[in-house]
Amino acid sequence: MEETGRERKAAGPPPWAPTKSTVFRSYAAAVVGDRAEAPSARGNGVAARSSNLRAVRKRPIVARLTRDIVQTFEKCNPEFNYVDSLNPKHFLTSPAVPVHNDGLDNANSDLILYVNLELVNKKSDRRYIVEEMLGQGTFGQVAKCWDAETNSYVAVKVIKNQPAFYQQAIMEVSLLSMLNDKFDPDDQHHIVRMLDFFPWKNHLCITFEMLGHNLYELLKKNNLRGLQLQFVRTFSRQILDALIVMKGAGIIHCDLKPENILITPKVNSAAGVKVIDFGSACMEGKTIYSYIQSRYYRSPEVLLGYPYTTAIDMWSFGCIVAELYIGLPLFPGASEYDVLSRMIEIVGGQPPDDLLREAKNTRKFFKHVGSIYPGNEAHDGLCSSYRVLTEDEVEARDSKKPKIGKWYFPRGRLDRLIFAYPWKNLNEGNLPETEKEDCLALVDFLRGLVEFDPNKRWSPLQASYHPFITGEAFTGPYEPFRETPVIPVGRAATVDHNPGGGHWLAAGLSPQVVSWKH
Ligand SMILES: Nc1ncnc2c1ncn2[C@@H]1O[C@H](COP(=O)(O)OP(=O)(O)OP(=O)(O)O)[C@@H](O)[C@H]1O
Repeated sequence: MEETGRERKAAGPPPWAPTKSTVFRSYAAAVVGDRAEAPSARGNGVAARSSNLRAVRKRPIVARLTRDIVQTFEKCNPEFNYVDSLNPKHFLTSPAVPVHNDGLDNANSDLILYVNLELVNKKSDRRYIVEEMLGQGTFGQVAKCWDAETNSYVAVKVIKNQPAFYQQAIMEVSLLSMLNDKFDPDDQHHIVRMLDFFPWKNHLCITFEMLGHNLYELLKKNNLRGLQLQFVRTFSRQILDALIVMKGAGIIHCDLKPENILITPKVNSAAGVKVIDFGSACMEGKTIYSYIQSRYYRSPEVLLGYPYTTAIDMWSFGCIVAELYIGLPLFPGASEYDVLSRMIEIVGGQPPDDLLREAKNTRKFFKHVGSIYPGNEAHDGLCSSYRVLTEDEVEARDSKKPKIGKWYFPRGRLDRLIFAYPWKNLNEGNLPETEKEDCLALVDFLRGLVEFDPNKRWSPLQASYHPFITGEAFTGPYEPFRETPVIPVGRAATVDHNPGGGHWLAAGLSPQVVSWKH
């Protein structure tokens, strides 16, 4: 399947498959920041009366000068008649042209958000006052809101007003409440906390704790030059912790990427991250969609159309760790063919023959060349019956050239890439001993993550004992312990019958109800 270009965006089943608004530009543009990033609009200072409290807290002078201003105007001019709804609105949603839902939604079925709009959980009467846009994504919009009850900021995800998005968001609510409540009740495992969810004007709203920048934004701030190894290690350790819990719960995230890992506010000046966006997640063994994961972070088995497990998140995790270190995506392919070709060139080898024999899309990328193909050193150095198609062969078959992106770092294998970083010291002889050991450990760590064979790819628990993570001296290639398969504890409560332990039923939502009438 040739894509229209959702490089860094999760693939998803219709109807959240690529749309015009999510069509991406070239990777070069992506690298310099021209990605489908949500506009970050700030409030324009038009303080409605309902937000006086916040104004006093944040802008004391403005608040004092405008205090009782309506009454003052009324005294000056008896004809003056203040009407709240006539206030100029500072729109955050783009486009802000009313089309659907009695003029509340735009043409994309997004609720038109503006500064000081109130989102209300009618059951609890809890109010969230919209302040600025944090992100506009496939499923809807995420706004920074003021929670008047707790006097704190929260992030509210306002899901698009369409049945399929609603259904998938219900899954996000269900899986995340299961993770939060059953698997991480004390908030120790680097998974975002969901605080509330409720219907508002035919939109499902999900409230999360307010977090900071995402890791892609952090890399951009650092001019895409990568992070210091100590941060790569700390963040990797924390993401692994989240992945261990997710695997224990039998949950596949399906869209792990730097944009979905957010920095937490500093506790005791320690850097921390949390995994967000369970909007594409599913239960292991209950996978429905084949078009998942963002292209740069898409695992070989998903590309090839092979049954997938939590191991796909470990592939994405490997891509993220490498990107944190080198500052650039490891496999920034302009098409699926390009991604696979880069995998083969950078990792070395190719997916094992038994996977290729059974995968649905093998013929899109490989040619069957018989039982022995001399010189085709494939997986584990064995000869393969499959050879990857050349660009010319793909062009001859599809009558168009496959899209091939630019290389932003020297071509070569993973070890060369890591050792050559920042591509000045072109051999490991130039590196000081300690750095050399760190790099060796990192390369060995990545080797177990970007492993073509999902059965051999390390599990999060296995990876968590690697010296790169533990900080122990690296003495040679890591051999993970044999992991005995465990039946995830959370499996008993299947998503079909009672996802999330019935939380949403309490909130008046159900998987069958796809819209609300107020
Ligand atoms: N808890 C949060 N705190 C701060 N910012 C957040 C939070 N949750 C989400 N965001 C911001 O909103 C963006 C979109 O959020 P999210 O990924 O959950 O939505 P989405 O519709 O699934 O997006 P996408 O289509 O990109 O996957 C994030 O990249 C992040 O910048």
